[in-house]
This record gives sequence, C-alpha cells and structure tokens, in this order.
Amino acid sequence: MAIQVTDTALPGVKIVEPKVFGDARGFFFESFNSREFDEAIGSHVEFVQDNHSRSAKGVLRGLHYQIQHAQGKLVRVVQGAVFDVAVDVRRSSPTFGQWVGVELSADNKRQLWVPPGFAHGFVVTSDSAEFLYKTTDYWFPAFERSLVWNDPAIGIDWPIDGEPLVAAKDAAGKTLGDAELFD
Ligand SMILES: Cc1cn([C@H]2C[C@H](O)[C@@H](COP(=O)(O)OP(=O)(O)O[C@H]3O[C@@H](C)C(=O)[C@@H](O)[C@H]3O)O2)c(=O)[nH]c1=O
Repeated sequence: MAIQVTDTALPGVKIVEPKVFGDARGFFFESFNSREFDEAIGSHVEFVQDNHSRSAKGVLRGLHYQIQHAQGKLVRVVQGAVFDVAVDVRRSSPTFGQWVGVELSADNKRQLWVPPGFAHGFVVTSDSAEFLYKTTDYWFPAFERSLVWNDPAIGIDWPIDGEPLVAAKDAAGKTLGDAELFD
C-alpha cells in the first residue's frame, strides 16, 4: 500500500499520507489511486470533479456543504499551508456538531478525506496557498450552504490572529442552530 490512512477524532474523516519517492531530480508520489483509496476507506468512492483554488494568507473559505447531492471531498495543498477543518453536520450522528482540524501543506503532502455529511473549510496560514480537491458529486449552488466559521456552538480553534478574509456569503453563514441540514 503506497498510502497510509489514519483515523481522526471524527469517525469517517481520515488523513491520507502518500508514499513519497525522493531522488536527485525531486520527488514523485501517486496523488490519487482509486484502488488503494477504496481499500483504505473500505468502500468504493467515485469522484466526478476536481477543483483548484488559490488564496492569500488569512483567507478563510467555508464552512461549506450541500443539503442535497452531499459531496465527499479529498483535499490537499500543493503550495503553502492551510488549517483544514471538517464539521459533522449530520443531525442524527453521535458526533453531530464536532470538528477536526489538520494542517495540510505542500511540504507534508497530507490529504484529508471529508466524507459526505460534513461541512468543510480552511484558513490559509502561509503567505498564499493553492488548494486542490476531488469531489464525489457536482456543485449545486442551489443546495450549497455556509455555516459561519466562528459559531461558538462549534468552537473551532482557528490558528489565526485577528479576523480572516471571508466571502460575503460566508460572512453571512448560519450558525449550527439556525442552519438547514440534511437529516
Ligand atoms: C465550488 C464551485 C464554485 N464555482 C464558482 C462559483 C464562484 O463564481 C466561484 C467561487 O466559488 P466559491 O466562492 O463558492 O468558492 P470557495 O469558497 O472556494 O468554495 C469551496 O470552498 C471549500 C471550503 C469547499 O469545501 C468547496 O467545496 C467549495 O465550496 O467559483 C464553480 O464554478 N464550481 C464549483 O464547484
């Protein structure tokens, strides 16, 4: 197995670490291998979309989820570093409202598997960061929702000084108590 998969405090959310082959030329690694990923996760996961964003230091994107066509996301950073967060937004889940955060960087090459049913967001901790992710369903703007990043009921310990730069839609995100969830 060329990937090492580690559980997080939230069942279902997993850290994926590829085996990196370094030599005099640089490095090589398999950034995604469907057979190995499925084996590690324990079920077949089909990805349909790849996304790429770039953000400046202090930018916070999220916390996003879709109330229908829930997306699983396999996320990573190819330049810079972020603090990446998943929040369980499945009302019926024993870990509803709980969050996990992991540093993802171009250096550590860690990926985070955020299954369907979790809100996802990140803040950029380096001067800038390029963020890549695969999703298991398409983007449906009508079903997209934002949870506000600083909801005290969730209590995410973002590693930032001061206020992050957020999109207007995210500044207007809902608290968990007011949010429309999907079960
Ligand atoms: C998410 C998305 C956005 N867009 C467009 C809409 C908009 O004009 C522009 C920027 O969109 P946003 O502001 O929603 O981008 P962003 O805030 O980066 O949205 C992303 O945030 C992270 C945290 C996630 O988890 C992702 O699933 C996604 O929701 O890109 C697409 O065309 N396809 C997509 O799949």
